[in-house]
Amino acid sequence: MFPFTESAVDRLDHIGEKQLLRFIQEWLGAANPPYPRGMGDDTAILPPPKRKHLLLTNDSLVWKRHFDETASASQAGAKLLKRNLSDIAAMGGHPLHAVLALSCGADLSLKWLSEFFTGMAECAQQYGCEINGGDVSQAEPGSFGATLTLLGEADQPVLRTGGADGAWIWASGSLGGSILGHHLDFQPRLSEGQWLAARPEILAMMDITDGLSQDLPKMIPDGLQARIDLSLVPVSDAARAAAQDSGKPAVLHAFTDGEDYELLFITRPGIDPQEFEAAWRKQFNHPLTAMGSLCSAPPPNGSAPSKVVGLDGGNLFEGEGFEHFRIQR
Ligand SMILES: Nc1ncnc2c1ncn2[C@@H]1O[C@H](COP(=O)(O)OP(=O)(O)O)[C@@H](O)[C@H]1O
Ligand SMILES: Cc1ncc(C[n+]2csc(CCOP(=O)(O)OP(=O)(O)O)c2C)c(N)n1
Ligand SMILES: [Mg+2]
Repeated sequence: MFPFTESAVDRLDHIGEKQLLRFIQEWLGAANPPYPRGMGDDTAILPPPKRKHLLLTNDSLVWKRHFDETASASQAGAKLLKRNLSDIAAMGGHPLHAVLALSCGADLSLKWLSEFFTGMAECAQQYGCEINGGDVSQAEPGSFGATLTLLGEADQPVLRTGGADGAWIWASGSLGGSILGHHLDFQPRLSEGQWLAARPEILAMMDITDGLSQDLPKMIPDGLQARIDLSLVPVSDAARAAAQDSGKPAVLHAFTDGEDYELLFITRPGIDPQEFEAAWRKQFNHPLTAMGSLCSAPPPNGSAPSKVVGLDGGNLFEGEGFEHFRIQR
């Protein structure tokens, strides 16, 4: 749905900021706890956490960058929260509290915004986190950007880095073709991340947002490289459909499309991958795939060795995938 309106009575400047805040409180419903833990004061007042570590993250949702008119307003609202939940999942954490900063034109449709908030509120209830407050700010007509900051907690957060020679590389779910729908309808892998964080085998974890080709290199310690068996990469049906249109290999889509919101993680060397996968299958319905392993990188020969290679040692899709402010050559 298109977020902006020509109607004089459906726009934000028909009601003004104070009424907008009252509406936001109504739209958020039970996802916004009672004052002063929820909306209404200079800050929200939160109870102390129960677990050892606090986790703090934010992500934004920008019109024409992260969603367009093919998304419903409620999908857009849920997506903003789920993008943040996916980061908490990637640490093995539990989400707690969120604040939301909204910056948009006065021509934003009230109907659209109400559905944005109810979509987000429903998602917050589903995943057990609160929307405790936020901020609104007027921007140019036709613009919409929202940033959500999410606080979570974990006893044993899992970092991105921490691999060793011979360690296995895994991905949950399947990858690629997200623009065909998955970028809106994904489920953040919270239970999966929490389960993985408690396993003794786990060394490192992150979520895949920019595509395997951008994100996997972020996990590889110096001196090591990821050796991936391309035939094992979990290519999604959407990646195959995208490949039909683009004429490119489906596995390239799996590596570079991004917004998979799946977990990418590394387990220690010497484990039995079949046993690990069987333990996962007892808990979760979607697939888990070991795609390759870490090995020592060849000594640099002029340039740094590739971070991600195929079974033949050739580099895989280096530099491709999603990047904001990509350098134009
Ligand atoms: N504008 C910013 N100010 C401060 N830190 C930032 C900013 N943008 C990104 N970072 C930090 O850079 C690191 C890498 O970010 P990135 O790889 O983009 O994470 P993700 O893809 O999960 O959002 C993170 O620690 C993030 O908090
Ligand atoms: C209209 C639109 N264009 C393009 C995309 C594809 N896309 C947008 S952002 C992105 C990558 C992930 O977003 P980013 O802001 O980098 O998230 P982060 O890595 O910080 O979690 C992709 C693949 C989309 N979902 N919608
Ligand atoms: Mg990114």
